[in-house]
Amino acid sequence: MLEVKSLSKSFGGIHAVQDIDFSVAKGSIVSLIGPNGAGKTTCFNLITGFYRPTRGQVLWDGADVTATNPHSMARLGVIRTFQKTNVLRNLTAFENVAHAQYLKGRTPLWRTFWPSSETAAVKKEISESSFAILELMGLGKRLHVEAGALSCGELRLLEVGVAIAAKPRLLMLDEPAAGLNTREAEGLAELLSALPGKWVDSILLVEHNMNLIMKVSDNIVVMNFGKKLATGTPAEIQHNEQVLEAYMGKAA
Ligand SMILES: Nc1ncnc2c1ncn2[C@@H]1O[C@H](COP(=O)(O)OP(=O)(O)OP(=O)(O)O)[C@@H](O)[C@H]1O
Repeated sequence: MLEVKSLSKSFGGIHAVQDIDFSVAKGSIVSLIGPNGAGKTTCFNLITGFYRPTRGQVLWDGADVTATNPHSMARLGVIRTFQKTNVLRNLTAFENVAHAQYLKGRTPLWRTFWPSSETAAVKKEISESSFAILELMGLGKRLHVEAGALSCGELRLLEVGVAIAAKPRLLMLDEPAAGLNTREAEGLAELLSALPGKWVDSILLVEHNMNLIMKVSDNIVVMNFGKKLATGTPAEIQHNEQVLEAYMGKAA
């Protein structure tokens, strides 16, 4: 579904991403890992069109979508989250998820005053799917709580819910387990594993929580200093000497 070829980005003299190649197949979860500053978020920004690559290509269903703007990438089905929360804190959990489906329910302004049966049907559909998504996230009992009053763990789940509400084909999550305790991270791992094939086609994940990564990933791409260090299954990556060295130093 997604393929990146020789993807590279330099900021002046900083080579943040250098010649990165990897692909995400339909139905899979691929994780991008690496120490701080390895270039993972820059990769996300290149794929989703927030940055224009210095060199290289992004292919989506075989078509060249390099440097396509984020809005158009979202319309193609590539939906991402950010490291910093992007939910609307003054809206309830339900309103956040419903709001994220606005593309589906977009109608002309005059329809607000003279709603048709079609408008009512779309509204009903959005409402039902918002309930279903919040239930899936385990937030069924927190529907009417303002996002700003949710716990850190609940907020992270709501962010994933908001991204799912936009009906992604590829869901790109940037550190969804940041700030979660062990139990919450385990819950998130179970949830993510259940998404491909039902709610999304595939997931591309940037995460530092190794337990979660090893549990959910079909394939892992390891980056270090902007370059691809290794790629493989969780079992292969866990035993890769170069990877252990990058994370824990030569003594490892
Ligand atoms: N807009 C920018 N301007 C200049 N340098 C940048 C910019 N964005 C990223 N960098 C640099 O590029 C390198 C890679 O950063 P990036 O945020 O992609 O790493 P990361 O692997 O996501 O790190 P982390 O795990 O800490 O989030 C870093 O040296 C960073 O300082």
